[in-house]
Amino acid sequence: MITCSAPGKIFLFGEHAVVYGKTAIACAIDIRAQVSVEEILVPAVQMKGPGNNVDLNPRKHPYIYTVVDKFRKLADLPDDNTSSKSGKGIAIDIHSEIPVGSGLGSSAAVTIATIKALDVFYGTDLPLDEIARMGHQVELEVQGMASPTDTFVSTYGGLVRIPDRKKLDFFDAPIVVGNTRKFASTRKLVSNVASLKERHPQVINQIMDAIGTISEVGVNFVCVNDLSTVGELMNINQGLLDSIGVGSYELSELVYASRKAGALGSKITGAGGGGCMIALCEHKNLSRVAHSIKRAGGDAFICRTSNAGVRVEKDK
Ligand SMILES: Nc1ncnc2c1ncn2[C@@H]1O[C@H](COP(=O)(O)OP(=O)(O)OP(=O)(O)O)[C@@H](O)[C@H]1O
Ligand SMILES: C[C@@](O)(CCO)CC(=O)[O-]
Ligand SMILES: [Mg+2]
Repeated sequence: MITCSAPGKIFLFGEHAVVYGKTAIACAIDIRAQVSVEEILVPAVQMKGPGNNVDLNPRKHPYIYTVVDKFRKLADLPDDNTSSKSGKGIAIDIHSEIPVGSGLGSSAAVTIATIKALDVFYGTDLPLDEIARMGHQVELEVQGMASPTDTFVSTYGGLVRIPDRKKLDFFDAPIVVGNTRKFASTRKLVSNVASLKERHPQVINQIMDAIGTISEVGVNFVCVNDLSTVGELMNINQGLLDSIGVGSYELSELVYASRKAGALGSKITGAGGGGCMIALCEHKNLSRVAHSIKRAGGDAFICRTSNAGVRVEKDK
């Protein structure tokens, strides 16, 4: 069995605007998705999840099945359910610590971990930039629109700038994640923003430019670890995310509760509409901020930024 894992991510600045080529700064975090692949005798691709509930419905696993199709083509296999030339199949088992549909890059982490696991399984030996490129292609095909951010961060780990895909010096930041527990599909939110932009191009283009500028200015303060200025810019970014319709009542409650408890800055992370917000904190405030988020009705956990990208956990 081959097991690979890949990290989730947070956006310090720039989600949504990055879909239109503006600058964004994102960082991997220390929660991961783990994907195992093994050969089975039945000529099929089987999904197993927690509890080993075999779920064969491809529509429930669009990211995984798109990856499997790409490897079928790479390994020159027939276009049926077999996944090896000997006519055998594969079982894919996913265990993820990343809340789904929550802005923490669960889709990208599952996609990248699956690509790496199948890369080892088929012996294709893809370099990291090819894994990131394939992951981005998969998100594009499933979501319709997608920036390379989540898949790039999940592949390489650490702090990255998009669109130039530059890995920056590691940023060790104390972060509290607040989860509204409301699933929000990235595909749907990105498409809502696209419609808003079509209806009001002059207004929304300027907001996208302003978000990109926040990332460009913000990266200088990230690099010198000036957390209070980073927090201030995160708050401005949050206002602009609200203005493009990706906020929600619950997200705002968690954002304001965390600021009241002393967070240096707080904002939505990822697509918004539900899912998670992040609060940048001083170490001394971490548990106070986490408690305030819980009192405001959210789940809260303290996470660390992480420099670890995709990796093989087990290959035997
Ligand atoms: N553990 C998992 N098992 C199977 N599929 C998963 C898992 N985690 C995520 N996915 C897939 O990813 C989809 C959610 O991805 P989506 O892009 O909407 O949200 P996200 O990646 O959590 O947030 P964001 O893109 O804003 O960071 C799920 O509907 C499912 O298809
Ligand atoms: C909303 C978005 O900017 C971030 C999702 O994590 C979409 C993307 O970059 O593909
Ligand atoms: Mg996603």
